[in-house]
Amino acid sequence: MLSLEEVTSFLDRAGQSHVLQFWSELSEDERNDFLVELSGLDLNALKQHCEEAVSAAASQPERVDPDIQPVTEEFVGSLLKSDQATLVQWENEGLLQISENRVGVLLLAGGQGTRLGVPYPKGMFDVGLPSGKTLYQIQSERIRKIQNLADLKHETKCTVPWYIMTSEFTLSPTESFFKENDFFGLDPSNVVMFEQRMIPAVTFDGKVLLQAKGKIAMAPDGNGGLYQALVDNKVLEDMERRGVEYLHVYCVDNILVKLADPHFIGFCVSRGADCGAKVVPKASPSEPVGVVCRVDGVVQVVEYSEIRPETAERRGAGGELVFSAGNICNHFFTRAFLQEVAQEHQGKLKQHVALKKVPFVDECGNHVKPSKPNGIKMEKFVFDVFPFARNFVAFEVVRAEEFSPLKNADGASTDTPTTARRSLLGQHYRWALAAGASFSDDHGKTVPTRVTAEEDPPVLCEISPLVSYFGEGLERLLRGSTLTSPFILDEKRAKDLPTL
Ligand SMILES: CC(=O)N[C@H]1[C@@H](OP(=O)(O)O)O[C@H](CO)[C@@H](O)[C@@H]1O
Repeated sequence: MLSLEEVTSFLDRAGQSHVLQFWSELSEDERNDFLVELSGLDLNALKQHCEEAVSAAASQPERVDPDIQPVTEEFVGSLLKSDQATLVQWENEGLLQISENRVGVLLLAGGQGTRLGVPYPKGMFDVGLPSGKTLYQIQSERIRKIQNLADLKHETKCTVPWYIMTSEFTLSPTESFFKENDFFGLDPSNVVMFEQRMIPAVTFDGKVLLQAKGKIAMAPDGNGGLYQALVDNKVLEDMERRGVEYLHVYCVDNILVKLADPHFIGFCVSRGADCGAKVVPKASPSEPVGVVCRVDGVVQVVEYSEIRPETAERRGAGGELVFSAGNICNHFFTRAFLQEVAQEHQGKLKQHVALKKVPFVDECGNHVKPSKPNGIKMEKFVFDVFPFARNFVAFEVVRAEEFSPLKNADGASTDTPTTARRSLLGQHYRWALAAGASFSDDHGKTVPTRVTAEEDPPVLCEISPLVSYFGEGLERLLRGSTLTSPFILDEKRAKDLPTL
């Protein structure tokens, strides 16, 4: 830990001496905590960080899209447009790689969930399913099931290690939650949690904001902080030790995420890709998703906050959106590619600017909750490594099956707990129907089938991921059966059902 004198001198040189302005008012403990926090900062880089934040924010308003083009067909594989034989081939390839312990999953879970408005990590959110499962539990069970499917096919006992990137905000609640829940049946040694870095929020005139008299306002360095965090925490070494060659990276909020999806892995591996991204056709020009496109000939994602509305609204001859390849934050990377990024490109990642309302302590010591943005937060984006790929591929998937993110609190029009719950239960209802089941009401009358994305399904049907990963294996359990709502198919119930 640095001494007060050392910190004072660094801060002076960085033009940030106000940081210690309330020092005399702090208790012994607060002083100690503050010195620990300040010693953990890269004080040499602080000046540069503050200056860069100011100049990046100043050049913000002028949004000029450079030469931006849609991705061309040769980069894209599609679940919908491919024939059955190809799908089976990809699935087999994916399951083979999983069975040989060559596949890991990595969760981006460092965010604060500000839009959702909960004070705990998003993964701990319960969207109100009949089972009460949280996002973390659903994801854990999908990992267990995909291991199991690969094992059954190849007579193995494989492991899909789960790397979870957290931040100062989410690490300890996430750790406790997993411990309290016995890691949802996973082996704790295969769940590797690590922390991304935090960086200070800065005012428009380049001063570090204080969150309290003895605490700097810090924010995670964006999901692109992943690459620094992989280095800091020796995650690539862990992957190497386990023989993991392929990584499926995803963000925490998508209730339909298919972890270690064998189709996606199989597609990327058979195309010899080093980097890949799942996409869905954008629902509307203003949908808050990034678009996979080419800028100056190079594949990358342009984020929704950075694309010009006129560009987002451009349509082709048939009325279709020109920039329609919506990024669902499901990425594929080879370990070799990540190694290269970590060694050669990591420091070059672009810094994106977000202007945020950051609660702070003003120079008179008052706590202020600003009503308009007062702070600059700098973030890196996980997809900004795509331009470094030698062989990038996009993989188009079906929205209703794979993308329903939880971003906002109920009351908003999209991406809420209600829409997430509806998407999952709608999917399970469709799976039950496709397996040959029907539903009757309390009077024995058949409930008419109704499948729409806009409304709740007419019955409650929830299928545990431990019973089915993507609808497989249900026919022998449900064909010809008449079910009543709520129908909750967990492992125990599946065992008790007569198989056909
Ligand atoms: C930096 C980053 O990864 N942004 C992603 C991510 O957005 P957030 O709004 O940051 O959650 O998830 C979106 C999909 O839910 C995706 O479209 C977007 O590009």
